[in-house]
Amino acid sequence: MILALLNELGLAPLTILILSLTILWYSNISQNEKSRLLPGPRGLPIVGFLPFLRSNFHNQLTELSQQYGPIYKFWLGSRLCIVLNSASLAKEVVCDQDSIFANRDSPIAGLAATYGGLDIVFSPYGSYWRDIRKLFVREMLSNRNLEACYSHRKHEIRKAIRSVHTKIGNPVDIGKLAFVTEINVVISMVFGSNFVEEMEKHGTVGAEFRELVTKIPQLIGEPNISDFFPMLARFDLQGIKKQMEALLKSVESILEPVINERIKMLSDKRKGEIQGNEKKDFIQILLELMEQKDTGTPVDLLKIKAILVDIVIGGTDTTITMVEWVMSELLNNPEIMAKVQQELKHVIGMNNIVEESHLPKLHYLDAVLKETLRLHPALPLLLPKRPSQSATVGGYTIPEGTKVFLNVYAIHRDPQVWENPTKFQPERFLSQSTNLNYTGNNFKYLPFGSGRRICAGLPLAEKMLMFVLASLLHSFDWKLQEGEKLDLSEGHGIVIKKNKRLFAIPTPRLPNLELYQ
Ligand code: HEM
Repeated sequence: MILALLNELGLAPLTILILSLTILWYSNISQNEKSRLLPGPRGLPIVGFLPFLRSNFHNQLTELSQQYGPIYKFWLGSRLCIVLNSASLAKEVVCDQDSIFANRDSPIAGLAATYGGLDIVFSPYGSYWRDIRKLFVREMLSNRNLEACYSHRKHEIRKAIRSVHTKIGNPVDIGKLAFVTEINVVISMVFGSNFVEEMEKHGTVGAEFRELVTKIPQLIGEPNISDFFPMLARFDLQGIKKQMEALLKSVESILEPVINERIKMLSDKRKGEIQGNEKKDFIQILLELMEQKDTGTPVDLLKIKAILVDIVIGGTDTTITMVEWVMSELLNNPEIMAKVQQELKHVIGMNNIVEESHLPKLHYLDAVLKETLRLHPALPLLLPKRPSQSATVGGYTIPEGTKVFLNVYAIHRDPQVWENPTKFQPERFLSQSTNLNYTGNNFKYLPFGSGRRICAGLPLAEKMLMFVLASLLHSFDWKLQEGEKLDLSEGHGIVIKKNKRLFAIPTPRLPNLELYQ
């Protein structure tokens, strides 16, 4: 009767929706009661903590840890979220119970960007993920392949140095410079070196592509009602899925012609017989696997495109973000910049250019990079996890399907494990006894994550960052524009960039003009 009346008023669908949400909320509450009660901020009925979310989410979660302790919970819509803020809790999750927590809590926007999670980042933990990750790490990023691609990295970095040399005395957009260099390296590793020149000729690696590389992770980090109320997902109320599908189309319009061209080239070459020990680019490795029917997970074009999205979008945005942060911290700490340059002078010499063989000897620059990744981890909450079964962490039950945030930002600034945690102090990474590296074995330092889902691009990321930074800092002195104050505030999203882009003025440091050619 009441429903009929509401129906007449056109309100029945709304009423049914509110009723369902209320039932769901109560059933979730009772599920939570079954586990031991965790502390945490109280939200509102149905929507939970959603109305109180701030755009600088990682800062907010870190502030809440000061109030509620190393493990706390809140609700975002119908999803129970648990935040872990200490090194010892991190160990319980990424080491002791890694197989349960290796599952991802993939946002709808992330799935939309990767054809439903056909990539490495967003695919659920299981045999498909294992196969494609193995393929990526062992075949594409193998030591042999990385060594073979050294010429691409050197070529692009020299191009960057030449380009900066034409702007002596003028402000250089550091993020843009890092973007062009990184994307060109990635494209040449993926498609072969000729394609960078081809794409540059057609202007495809320009501003539009850069915008896509930034926008996709930004949209993935955007709070989405569909993720918090899965039953509403099909309405896509904020239009985030639709926006992502449009962005993916733009990426496809850039990548697809190159993939097709590459397929054609490979088949032409095959007709003329491939030479024995030729260096393989990523697309060649993937296309060859596509032809092999006996691999564990058959590779097809959609999977290839999904993996390329990880490499081209995921790998680029994180790396350029870190180049900007390191340069900002050095401009903010001129005495540390001077020490880096002193080391470069000593290891490389003023009549020489940086080669990758120098990098393992640059211990101080390495410490600067590590310290920057401590204070400004590109992904401060890593990527949320979703336990595949109920588990106990810190003495509390975490039900299956909870959204679990590992708050690396809070762990990296925890005064109980770091002395003067907010101070930029690279020396803390020079002591042999601390053994702080990127492998995620010391749970107080996890800029690339840890365990099974640790960053799959780590060897390339480390090489690229050290090579770019060493080259920029060896070839030039850098300063801010006259009267400008450095802004170190953070942006928001899944990858935390600087809020304001960094512009810095170069002057040549090396005596010989030929070293800039
Ligand atoms: C400074 C640069 C980078 C940083 C800070 C970084 C950081 C991260 C982090 C924190 C994760 C999530 C780990 C976790 O959930 O525990 C991740 C995952 C991943 N990263 Fe990176 N990354 C960087 C560069 C790259 C590059 C250059 C590539 C590829 C060329 C790459 C490919 C991946 C992939 C494929 C995953 C997913 C791994 C999986 O789910 O199994 N990353 N990265």
